[in-house]
Amino acid sequence: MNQDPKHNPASETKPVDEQYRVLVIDDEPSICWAFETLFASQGHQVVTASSAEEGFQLACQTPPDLVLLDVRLPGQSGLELLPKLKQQIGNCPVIVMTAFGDLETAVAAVKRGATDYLTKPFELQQVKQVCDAALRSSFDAELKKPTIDRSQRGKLIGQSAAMQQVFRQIALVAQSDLSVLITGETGTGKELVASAIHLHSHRAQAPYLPIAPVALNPELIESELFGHIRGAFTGAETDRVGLFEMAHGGTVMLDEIGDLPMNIQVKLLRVLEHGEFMRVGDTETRHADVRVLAATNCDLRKAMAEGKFREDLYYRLSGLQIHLPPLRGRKDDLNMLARHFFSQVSQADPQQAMDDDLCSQLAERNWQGNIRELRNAVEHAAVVSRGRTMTLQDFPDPMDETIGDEETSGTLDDVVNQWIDSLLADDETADLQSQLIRRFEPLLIKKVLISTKGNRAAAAERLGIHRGTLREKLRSYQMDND
Ligand SMILES: Nc1ncnc2c1ncn2[C@@H]1O[C@H](COP(=O)(O)OP(=O)(O)OP(=O)(O)O)[C@@H](O)[C@H]1O
Repeated sequence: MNQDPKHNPASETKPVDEQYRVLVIDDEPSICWAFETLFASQGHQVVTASSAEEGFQLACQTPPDLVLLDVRLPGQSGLELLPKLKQQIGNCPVIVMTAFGDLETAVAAVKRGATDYLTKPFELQQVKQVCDAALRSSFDAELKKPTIDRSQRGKLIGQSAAMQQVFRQIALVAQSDLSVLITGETGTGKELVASAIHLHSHRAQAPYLPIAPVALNPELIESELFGHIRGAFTGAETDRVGLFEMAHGGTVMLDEIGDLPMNIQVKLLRVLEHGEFMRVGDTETRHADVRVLAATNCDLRKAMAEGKFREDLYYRLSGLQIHLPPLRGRKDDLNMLARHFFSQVSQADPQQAMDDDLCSQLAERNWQGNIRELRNAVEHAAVVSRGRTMTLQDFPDPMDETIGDEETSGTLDDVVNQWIDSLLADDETADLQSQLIRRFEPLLIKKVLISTKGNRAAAAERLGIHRGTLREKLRSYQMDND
């Protein structure tokens, strides 16, 4: 069974001319009718929705091969829906329709993941061309990928006693509606465990929505989670459905639960205890049929002792706790994981490409960023080694060594110049700009955090970025191990 929630089987297995499932989200019946007629004449199946919310539900129930999404919809707009829809349906192309055709809407749509856009009114012939091109390119994109065993993507791997215990816990808890608290350092697989629980539960056909509240605008977290009604606050021009309503019948996974603001903790407790919530500004109590999974890499007991996390919420959430130990504590898994990640990006024999000596050398490393760091390192080495047996030199330096080793006597210009020269010496190196940022940004963040004695809010202020952005950066640089 594939455990990747973003996996879209429909777009991977169908030849271009076969029957497709097309989802049209538009509140104008005449537009829906026109699409139904057009696609039905080509033998495709069309489902229609008159609102963003209904469209999202349909997309979650059965993944479409193509979505046509109107920008102007009652309630949530098409542009608002787009990122969540893309998260749910992965590579499936989405064509956005707008009556205005202004550049800003088009740019916003493409930024949020639209494959193309159509300006109303449109010629059906033009629609056909755009849709055919979108379907063809998504199919071609799948074909161009190396032939790897994608059935293994998103699969939880592990043979250590600790992972066997995790598998047992997942199996035991999946069928119940119990809340699960998943703990472990960054990159240990908490999100993967949560999606495995959902996929093995009776909710598997309903939406699975992983949310990191810390990445949301703090002013809008409540509205994002629970929705709002028109006029609830400045800018709330229409009613809006929140994530808990969108996930109806399914599972919500709250990542970094330790960062949830106190006022939202109270509301979450009400959902967990009574299955009830209210949209912001509303007086009507709504019912939530949602299973809640939560993950954290911080010590919630400490947060409780400091008065930052509610005790009642902690006990309610941790109906069962699954702890994922750091990779350095389960080196039995390392060979298996490394070869697994290699086989995801290369057709070569993983056993040959990564011999036992190399695996033992890799096991000596600290793997501060855990399995995420290992995956990135193996993918990097697979590219650098270009098919030959890999050596330790093909691997990037360990994260714990690259951060903070810049004590140097040269001027900043000298150091940067040397580094750029080393990159330019390798004709194959691309993405120079992003490599530069990834090389130096962690140093800046580290120094700033030291200067603020670890206070992230103050560090974010000093850096001039939002605290959620800082958290994301720390995570992506695998510096988030407190
Ligand atoms: N046991 C495992 N088998 C295979 N892949 C794994 C395993 N554990 C983690 N991974 C992979 O490692 C990466 C990080 O995993 P994941 O995002 O689930 O970690 P996390 O603990 O949720 O991290 P964070 O706390 O930073 O959000 C992902 O690419 C995931 O697929």
